[in-house]
Amino acid sequence: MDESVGSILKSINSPADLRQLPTEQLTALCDELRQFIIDEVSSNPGHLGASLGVVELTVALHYVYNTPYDQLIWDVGHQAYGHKILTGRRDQFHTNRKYEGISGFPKPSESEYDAFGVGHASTSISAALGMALATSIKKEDDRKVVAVIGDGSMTGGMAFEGLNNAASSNSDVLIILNDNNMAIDPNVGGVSNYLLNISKSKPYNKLKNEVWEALGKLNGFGPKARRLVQKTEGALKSYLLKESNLFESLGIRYFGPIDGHDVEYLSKVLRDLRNIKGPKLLHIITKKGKGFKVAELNQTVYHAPGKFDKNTGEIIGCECDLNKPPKFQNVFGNTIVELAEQNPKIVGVTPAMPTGSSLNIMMEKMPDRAFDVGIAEPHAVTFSAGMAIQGLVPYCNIYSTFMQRAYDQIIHDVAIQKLNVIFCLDRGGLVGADGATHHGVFDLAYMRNIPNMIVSAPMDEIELRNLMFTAQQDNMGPFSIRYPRGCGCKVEWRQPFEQIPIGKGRQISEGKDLAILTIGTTGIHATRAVKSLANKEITAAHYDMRFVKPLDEELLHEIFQKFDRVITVEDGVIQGGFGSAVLEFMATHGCKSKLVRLGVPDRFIEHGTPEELQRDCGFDQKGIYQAALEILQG
Ligand SMILES: Cc1ncc(C[n+]2csc(CCOP(=O)(O)OP(=O)(O)O)c2C)c(N)n1
Ligand SMILES: CC(=O)[C@@H](O)[C@H](O)COP(=O)(O)O
Ligand SMILES: [Mg+2]
Repeated sequence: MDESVGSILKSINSPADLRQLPTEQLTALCDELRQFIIDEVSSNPGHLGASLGVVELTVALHYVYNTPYDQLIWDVGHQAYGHKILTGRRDQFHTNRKYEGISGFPKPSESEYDAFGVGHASTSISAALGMALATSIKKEDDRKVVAVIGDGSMTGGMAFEGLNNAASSNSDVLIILNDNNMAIDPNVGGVSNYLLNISKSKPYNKLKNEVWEALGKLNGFGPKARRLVQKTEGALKSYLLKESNLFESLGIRYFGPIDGHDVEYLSKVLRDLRNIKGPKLLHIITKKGKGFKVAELNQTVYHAPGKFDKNTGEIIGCECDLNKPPKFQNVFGNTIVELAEQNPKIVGVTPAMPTGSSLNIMMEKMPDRAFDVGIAEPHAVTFSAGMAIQGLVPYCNIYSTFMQRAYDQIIHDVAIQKLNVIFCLDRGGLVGADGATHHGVFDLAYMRNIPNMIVSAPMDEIELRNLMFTAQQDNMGPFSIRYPRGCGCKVEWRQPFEQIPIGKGRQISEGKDLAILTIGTTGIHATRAVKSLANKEITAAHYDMRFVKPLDEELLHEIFQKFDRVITVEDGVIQGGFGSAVLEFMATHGCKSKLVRLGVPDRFIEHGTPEELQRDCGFDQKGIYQAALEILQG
């Protein structure tokens, strides 16, 4: 542990230690915790801004609530670094997101303080409600459940499903809305504007504190006084807010907004709220990146800045080197603009990932044709379907893992109607440090079994551009193009577009001993493995199949007539994926060759670098080489 760790923080090995502190020391602890997070994340990349924004909230929650008996659920969980550091993981925090280190998100298997596994947004209210009702069924006296959800995550439909149910329950769940007016990019939509209105509403805020103080004192009296408090409060809020409070109207008691960086006041309010019955929401106002100037000034970049100078904040190692292959996302972002300039029917859609997907390039150049719909993947798909049925050509860009949330919409709203929606699944495959909740390893399997769906994966940046170009044709129906996080291999990627024949693969290299069939960027590993095999006088034919659906059956017939040993490779689950599709082909056509399928095995893959994880799964260059040697011996 870095010797520069503050003396108070050094004394805290669990929240029980924290709860021994006098209230006057809480601010100093927050300063030490904030500096520790900055120091650690500066050299071990992770999510910075969100964690800095909830330092005071984290300290206050563990100070007031009897954790781990009382349970905290952190929505998304990218803001939980302070939580992890205060709950006994300070000395392991340098392993955060590293191979076999602690996870970057709360994980029950990692700590009893991590009450619920998270990573995808908008789940915390539903989980907290379930847990709160379970405690009352189990008659666990005085056990409290708290959900912390950001304003961005509150734009997710699932959050409203949870609110709706919580409002009609008599559970004591506390929902803390951490409002910093940011998602990764600035937050969008009516919810965001509504929250801004509350936090800026002068009349409401002017009177609120005094009235609350007065009414709060009544709270200590019997149920009649409590009802009076609730009625008066609700009426006051509705009148002063000139519109009914969204949460109060649902039946959830609303408190706030209050300053989310005043740790002593927060602790007082949390202590008051802890004993108020029924579902309630505390609205706090925070700043993403709080306490680190550069992070406050550029909140999107410092959401996850990579390595940076802990003193100046300067980011270390700019990736925009023109002599290096580009990020796939930037190939997408630039290519959709090129295509949209030629085809006025093209529009772009992202659920709250403009920067992560690079759709922000189109949003800047064509603001009326590119849409950030908030953290709302199901809506993003059906919104795209609505535009497609009117004759537009939407490129709906959703990370593979987040697309899982919209599976029914893909089937029900797009595929059945055979609409021209082009699904650009970024982060396809093992993503690395974000781990099991974020690996995009299921999309080849989950897209392949949908009728009318074309399922493709480019081997490199040029192929990505050509698939995007090909997909826009009229009457194409739903088209899925998946590509990985990070960079490809082609520095010279801006080539003229070429139409790709649907369902056609291509031969990359000749060979006679065995055939290696790849999909997507595993083709790059195979190319290198073929070269290593050649050093052993083994010649492997390599085919880039390009499409999982429709499969290139003509090419497969040729391959299975020519080779009695075949390997398939995919950066995705083996069960139901590309290799399974080839196996089905073999069964249907009575192919007798020996087939080995390389890919992600039937278990969740933890965090690490993509290289470490691909190695563990056995489909990196070495894994392919090894499998080839083994299949030839068999
Ligand atoms: C379903 C889903 N979609 C997208 C994301 C990517 N994502 C991670 S954090 C984030 C923004 C969250 O905003 P907010 O809840 O306000 O938290 P803040 O970062 O502001 O603290 C997004 C979009 C995700 N984790 N889950
Ligand atoms: C926490 C979260 O879900 C996002 O911040 C995600 O980690 C972004 O992933 P990329 O870094 O691949 O854009
Ligand atoms: Mg936010």
